[in-house]
Amino acid sequence: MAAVLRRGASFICLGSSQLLSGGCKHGRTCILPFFSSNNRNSSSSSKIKVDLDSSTGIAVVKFQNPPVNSMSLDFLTEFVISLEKLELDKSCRGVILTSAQPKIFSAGLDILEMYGKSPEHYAEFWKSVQDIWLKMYGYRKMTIAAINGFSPAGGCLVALSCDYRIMADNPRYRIGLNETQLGIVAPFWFKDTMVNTVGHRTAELSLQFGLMYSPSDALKIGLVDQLVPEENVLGTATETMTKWLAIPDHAREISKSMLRKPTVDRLLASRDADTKNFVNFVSRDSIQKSLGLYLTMLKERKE
Ligand SMILES: CCCCC/C=C/C(=O)SCCNC(=O)CCNC(=O)[C@H](O)C(C)(C)COP(=O)(O)OP(=O)(O)OC[C@H]1O[C@@H](n2cnc3c(N)ncnc32)[C@H](O)[C@@H]1OP(=O)(O)O
Repeated sequence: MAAVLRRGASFICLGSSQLLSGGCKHGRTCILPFFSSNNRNSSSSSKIKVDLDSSTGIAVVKFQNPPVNSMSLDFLTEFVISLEKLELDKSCRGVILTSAQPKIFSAGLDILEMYGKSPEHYAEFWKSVQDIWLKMYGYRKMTIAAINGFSPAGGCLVALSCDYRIMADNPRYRIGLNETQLGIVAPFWFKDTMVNTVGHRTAELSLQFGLMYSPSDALKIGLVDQLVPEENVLGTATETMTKWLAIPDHAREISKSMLRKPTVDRLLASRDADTKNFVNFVSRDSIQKSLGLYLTMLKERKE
């Protein structure tokens, strides 16, 4: 898997497992054109839109994978490349993640990537899920999730991996790690991220029941930090980011690393075993059956 990024006349070619080493494999490609005007740089791949204002140092990364921003392999690849590029860009100091889709931040991992595919495919997909979490949880720059809609499972994980979470105060929305409701199990690093945010006891209840919280309940347990009217989510995220950016970058970055590195290191020490575990688990007939039933339920709900 590879992606080609274009900035002005220069091209960068990245493979998902080689994002940090800068190596290049050939295969599937996606092009991220860069447009510049005044202090703004915009780039858009098919599923991720990036808008960087170099006068403020704030980048807005928008998910645009209709209908529900499910995190497919292609989505995750484009997402991690966009974050990698912003992390290397000295004019960027903070990143806001939000959705271009109305009412949905992200429906989580694309279930179709875990259903009816080969073990090799499951392994490739899972490595890309690990890649995005490792990139986000250990991200050097400040990150804010501007949660403007539903955010189950993988969508919740992405929000949890940010430094601060602002959610639209719409009582219809839900956020949480609902994996058990699909008959699957959130891996230890999803669990660690949740425990680090809401504490052990709340995580016990939350993960076992696969609880999905309303915005007000999510605020009560500390799953999100702030609720604002829907139309103010991005504006408040930008104002909040500006306040955080008053802190010297190196001091904030070292403090973040001190708190998060042990959690990141746990996955780094067992990536291959974690991948094997996922492939074995998801390949089981009983798990495939659960996922198949869940997909059918999603479809039938509409009828
Ligand atoms: C084994 C190790 C575990 C790994 C950890 C797993 C993490 C995960 O993230 S698993 C995914 C969990 N996600 C969910 O449970 C969300 C399921 N989706 C929904 O609840 C809803 O779709 C919604 C609330 C996000 C949006 O509702 P609505 O606006 O009514 O849209 P629809 O339900 O009609 O969905 C439209 C379309 O999209 C398909 N779809 C929805 N979610 C997913 C998904 N996560 N993956 C793949 N496809 C998804 C849905 O089936 C519809 O498809 P069509 O019928 O073909 O239009």
